[in-house]
Amino acid sequence: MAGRSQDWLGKTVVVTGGSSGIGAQVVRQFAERGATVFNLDRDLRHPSDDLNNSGSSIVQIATDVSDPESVLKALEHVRSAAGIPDVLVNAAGIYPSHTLVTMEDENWSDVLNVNLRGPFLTMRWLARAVSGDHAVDRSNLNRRVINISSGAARTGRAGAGHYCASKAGLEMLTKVAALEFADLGIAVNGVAPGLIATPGTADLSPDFCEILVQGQPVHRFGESDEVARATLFLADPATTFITGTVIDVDGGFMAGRPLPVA
Ligand SMILES: NC(=O)c1ccc[n+]([C@@H]2O[C@H](COP(=O)([O-])OP(=O)(O)OC[C@H]3O[C@@H](n4cnc5c(N)ncnc54)[C@H](O)[C@@H]3O)[C@@H](O)[C@H]2O)c1
Repeated sequence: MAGRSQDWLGKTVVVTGGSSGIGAQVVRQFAERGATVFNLDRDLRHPSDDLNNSGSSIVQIATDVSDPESVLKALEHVRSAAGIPDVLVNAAGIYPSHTLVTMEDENWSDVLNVNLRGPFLTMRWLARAVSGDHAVDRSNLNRRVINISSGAARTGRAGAGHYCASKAGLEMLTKVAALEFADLGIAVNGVAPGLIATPGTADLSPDFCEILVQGQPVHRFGESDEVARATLFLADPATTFITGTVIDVDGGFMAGRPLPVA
C-alpha cells in the first residue's frame, strides 16, 4: 500500500487463521509493511486479494492447527523457505455456541484442540527451533509470539464454557511461555479482543451481540484492523521489555459494565 513504511522488509511472520477476520487483517498489515507472511489456515481463501505490494509476499499453507503433524509440516516448510520466523501470531480460533448442558464431548475437544492446543503446538515448535539453533541471538527479546485471546478468558458472560475455558488456558499458557522463552529471546504476549465484526461473529445471535455491545463503554463492534494494530504494536522491535502481558482491545468491556444514564 502506498505510503506505508517497509519496516518489516526481510522479516518472516507466521499467522495462524490468517484467511479470515482478525487473522486476515494481521496478515494484511504485516504484508503491507514488507514482511514475508505465512498464512497457516485450514481454509485457504486469500486474506489479501487486493494487496498489491511488490515488496511483500504472502505464502499460504493448508494447516490444521489442532493436528500436531500438520503443524510440524507447515512450520518446517516455513523454516526451509525463510528460516525461523521472527513473529508468530496465533489467531486461528473457533467459537461454537453450546451450553455446558448441550455440548457433547467432541464439541469440548474441538474447541480446546484448536484454541489452546494449536497455540501450544506452534509455540513449542518455535522454542525448539530457537533452542536447537546456536547461531540465533538470544540476548534480547528479538522474536515475538502474540496469542489472540478474548475477554472470554476472564468473564463467563462473553462466551460458551469450552470457549471461555480455552481462552483462559491460552492466557495462562502465554504467561508460562513468557517465563520459559525469555532466555530464548522470545517475548510472548496476548491481545484480547472484545466483540469484533468478522465473518466468525456474523452468525452470532443479534440479541447476544446487542447485550455485549451495550455492556461496554464504547457501544459498537470493534474492527479487525483495531485488533491487528495492537498485534503489530506487540511485534514491533521497539517493544523490547514487554512479555507475559495481554492487551484488551474491547471498547472498555473488561473495565466493567456501564451504569444506565440516570
Ligand atoms: N471476532 C470476535 O469478536 C473475537 C473476540 C474475541 C476473540 N476472538 C478471537 O480472534 C480469533 C479470530 O477470530 P475471528 O472472529 O477473526 O474468526 P474467523 O472465523 O473470522 O477466522 C478464524 C480463522 O481461523 C481458521 N481456523 C479455524 N480452525 C482452524 C484450524 N483447526 N486450523 C487452522 N485454521 C483454523 C478459520 O479457517 C478462519 O480463517 C479467534 O481466536 C477468536 O477466538 C474473536
